[in-house]
Parts: sequence; C-alpha cells; structure tokens
Amino acid sequence: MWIYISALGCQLGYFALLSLQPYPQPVVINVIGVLLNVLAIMFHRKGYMNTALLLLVVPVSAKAAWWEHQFGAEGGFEYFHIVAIFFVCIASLSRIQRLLFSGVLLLFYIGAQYLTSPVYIVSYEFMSLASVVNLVISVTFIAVVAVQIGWEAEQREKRYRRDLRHDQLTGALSRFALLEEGPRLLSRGGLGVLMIDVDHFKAINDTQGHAIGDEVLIELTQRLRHHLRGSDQLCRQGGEEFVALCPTEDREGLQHAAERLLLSINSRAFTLSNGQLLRVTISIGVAQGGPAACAESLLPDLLQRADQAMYRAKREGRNRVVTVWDTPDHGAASLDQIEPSDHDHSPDHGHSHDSLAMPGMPPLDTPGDGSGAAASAPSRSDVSHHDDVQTADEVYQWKR
Ligand SMILES: Nc1nc2c(ncn2[C@@H]2O[C@H](COP(=O)(O)OP(=O)(O)OP(=O)(O)O)[C@@H](O)[C@H]2O)c(=O)[nH]1
Repeated sequence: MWIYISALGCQLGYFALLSLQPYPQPVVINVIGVLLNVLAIMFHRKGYMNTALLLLVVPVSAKAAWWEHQFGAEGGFEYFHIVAIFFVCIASLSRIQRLLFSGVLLLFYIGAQYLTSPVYIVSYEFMSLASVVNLVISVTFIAVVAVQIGWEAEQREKRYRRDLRHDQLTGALSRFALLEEGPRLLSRGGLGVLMIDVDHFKAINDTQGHAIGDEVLIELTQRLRHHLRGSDQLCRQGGEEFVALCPTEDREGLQHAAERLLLSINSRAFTLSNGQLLRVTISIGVAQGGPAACAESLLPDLLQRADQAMYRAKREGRNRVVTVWDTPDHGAASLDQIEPSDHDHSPDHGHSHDSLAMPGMPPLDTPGDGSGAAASAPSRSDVSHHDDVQTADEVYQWKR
C-alpha cells in the first residue's frame, strides 16, 4: 500500500513543482536533493524503509520536474524511468513479473535514447556536478533499496511458507502441508496413511506438566522420523495426533512399518528433563489406497478410515496397530471388513477386524518382558528393568 501512496505522492509533487512560478534555480533543487538523499540514507540505516523510500523518490521527482521545465517533455524522462523501475522492483509482483516489467522499461528507455529529439541530448551539457552527484546517489541507492526490499520480501514469503508447512513445536509437517502432500503422493502411486495417537497423553500433561508433555511430543516426533523411510512424510495433525504418509502399495510392508513405529516408542522409556523415565505408547490406525486420479477426494477417505482404525486400536486397549484395507475396487471399506488377528484377544473381538498388538507386547496395564519383540525392531526389555519407569497408562490409573 505504501508503495502506491509514495508513487502517487511522487507524481503529485512532480506536477506541483512544475507549476511553481518563478521556477527554483537548479542549484536549489540539487542541494535539496542531496540533503534528502543523505536523510534517506540515515532513515534507511535506522530501519525506516518507507520513509527512506519517500525521501529518495522526492528528489528524483524534483529533478524530473526541473529537467522537464528546462528542456521540454523528454527532459525528465530518464528520472521517470528510474522511478518506474524502482516501483516495479518493490511492488508485490513475482520475480518473473518484475524482471519482465523492468526489461520492457529498459528496452523502452534504450529506444528512447536513440529516437528522442536533440533537446534531450543537448540537455546533458547543462548538467552541473551537483546534478550528476545527485543522480548517481539516487540511482545507486534506489537500486540498493529496491534489491534489498525485493530480497526481504522473498525471504519473508519463504519464511511464511515454511512456518505454514511446519509445526512449530515438533518440526513435523503441519496439517496444511498434509493436505498438500497427500494428494500429490496419491496421484503418483499407492499411499499408506498411518494415524498415530499418543495414549493417555492428557494424563502425562496433567501429572508432569504441559512443558514435559511438549518434551514428549518432540522426542516422539524424532523417534517416529528416525524409523520412517526418507520418502515418508510425518505430519502433526493436531494435539498428540500425527499422520505418517508412506508412499507404497505394499500393505504387508506398511503394516511392518507401523509395527516398527509402535516399537520405537514403547520399547524404550522417554527420559524427561526432570530426571524421570516415562514409558509412552501410541495407537496406530493404518489405511492404504491409490493411486488415484481424483487424489483430493481419496485423501479424506483414507484419513477417515485410518482414524477409525486408530480409534478401534484405542478401544481394544491402546498400544497397538489396527489396519483397514480398502476393497479391491478401491471403494471405501468399513471397519467391519477388517480381518481378525492372531494377537487380538480383547472382548469385542467378535467383530471381524485386524488388531495387531505387538508380539509379546501386552497392553501397558499388563507389563510384559518384551521377549517376543521382532528381531529387527528395538527390544522392549531395556525399559522393563527400570523400577522407576512409569507408563502413561499407570499415570492414568493413578489419576483415576
Ligand atoms: N503438552 C502439550 N499438550 C497438548 C498439545 N496439544 C494438545 N495437548 C493436550 O493433549 C491432550 C489430549 O488429550 P485427549 O484427547 O483426551 O487424549 P489422550 O489423553 O491421549 O487419551 P487417548 O487418546 O484416548 O489415549 C489434551 O490434554 C490437550 O490439552 C501440545 O502441543 N502440547
């Protein structure tokens, strides 16, 4: 907005100067111009960019008016060119647009140099030393400020976009990025969606404090990231809920990946900054689909199914993986279509579903020794030996 106000002010000042009678001596205009240049540099150094811009533009307009007054319509042309380039440079245009505009203006300017009347060329003979100094300072400084403003605007935009795409606390991708990345990955191939939720996280917050809760979320993110592939994306959906996007059509591999993530969290206690050890568990719901031509509509469907599977894992005692696969024609599957698992022994297992408690890894309220942990996955036995390790579930029980 300021840019356009300054541009307008510049034009109005220019016409005001033109109408002055008697017209000021060139030396007066030059001295005022140099003084305004110096003032602009001082304001710029103090960080008042907009004021610096105005102070720069005023002497250029004054000079344009003076040249016009002395040498006719083309006399002030070069100054206007500078002002035009300046505004194009700092206006909120894309880099390409700015380049295009500046290029066209430059070509126009070069053409005008050859085509204009002799008055314009003769006018150079009248340039005093002060005028040259004024012009050089103005042009150089305007160029520097324009580049700086353009560069800062680009950096701001990059920062804004980075902030928008990342969760501030954990550094995982944000929900915004999830909605961008999901359809992109789905249009390229099959996509596995892992809905990951920390068990009884509220109890951790309530007993250990919010700051410790934050610590847990940060370490949890690091562990999950460490155990995901480079091509996978980890997003924080909100609160203590995460979504891993895993490009794959291999459902068995996806299931193993989810189990690996589960073990990466429950097999080793979290060391808190208050010195305590806390065993944290997560519940994971897994869905898979795609590739899809209409990726935007498939993603919400996959997220919803993974979410339902995750809630099923919660209902069945937490600390487990539940998968839900779509039907062969990629239609949405209901949870009733989930196949039963060998490890699933909870009371409501009469429903057909696939609930994978980790081998040898009973729910947290029944401490296990980790003897059945998969060979490739981290063992849980290192935590079971800590007498002072608390589980979020125990904290939860204690609270109740
Ligand atoms: N420390 C911290 N806590 C958060 C943050 N975002 C959300 N929470 C808390 O996370 C807790 C989530 O609690 P619930 O939704 O009840 O879930 P839960 O206690 O994990 O229970 P289950 O999911 O059923 O196992 C709430 O207490 C939120 O206040 C955060 O950024 N930092």
